[in-house]
Amino acid sequence: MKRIIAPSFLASNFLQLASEVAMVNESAAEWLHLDIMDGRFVPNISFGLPVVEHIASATKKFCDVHLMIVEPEKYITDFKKAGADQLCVHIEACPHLHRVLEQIHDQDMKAGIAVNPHTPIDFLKDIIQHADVVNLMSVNPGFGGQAFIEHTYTKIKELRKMIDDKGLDTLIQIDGGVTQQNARTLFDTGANVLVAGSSVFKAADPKRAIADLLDA
Ligand SMILES: O=C(CO)[C@H](O)[C@H](O)COP(=O)(O)O
Repeated sequence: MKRIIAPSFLASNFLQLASEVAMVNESAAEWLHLDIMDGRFVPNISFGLPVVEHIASATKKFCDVHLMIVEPEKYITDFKKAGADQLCVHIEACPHLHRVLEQIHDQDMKAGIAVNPHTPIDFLKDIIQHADVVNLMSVNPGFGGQAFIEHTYTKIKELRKMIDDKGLDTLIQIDGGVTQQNARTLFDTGANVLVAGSSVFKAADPKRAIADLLDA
């Protein structure tokens, strides 16, 4: 099964973005994870389009953009222009989710659905076939450095069963509180993509930290 590490730049040193991107470029990570927060969908504001554009221009790796914003459909073409390869939108933020996923695909990007910790996996059953990835939030979105919510393991099992029963190849992404201690169990439970902020960028040797997550 596919295994990918996606370092989350929310935990990076914004004064040293060029060297942080260079570190990820030289690492075993396949994806870069960029968290966009609007102070409305989540109680925090992170960074926006110009920062995504600069990061994307400094890497050949896959730019995975997680939109923790209301009305994400308004910004799809802007993020495409900024260099995003994938946009993940929240099921809780999209009353017309099917349409939004289509709009993302129409812009030649991969489309993902992000799911808050309290949202049941069952809510995905009539839409999952339109998503390339499901981002299971394992913390309440808005802040890095939070503790992993253990109930996520149950949700991974339910989602893995749904994907396998339907014969899909949708990736399962886990976002929040991922560490070198829980990475192996997450992969073994059925996850494909681990988003890791603090456990990479706050590590003494971030490249080693990425390799350790991948080989957990
Ligand atoms: O989406 C996020 C927060 O909303 C971050 O990507 C996530 O929290 C990763 O950070 P950490 O690994 O430090 O928990």
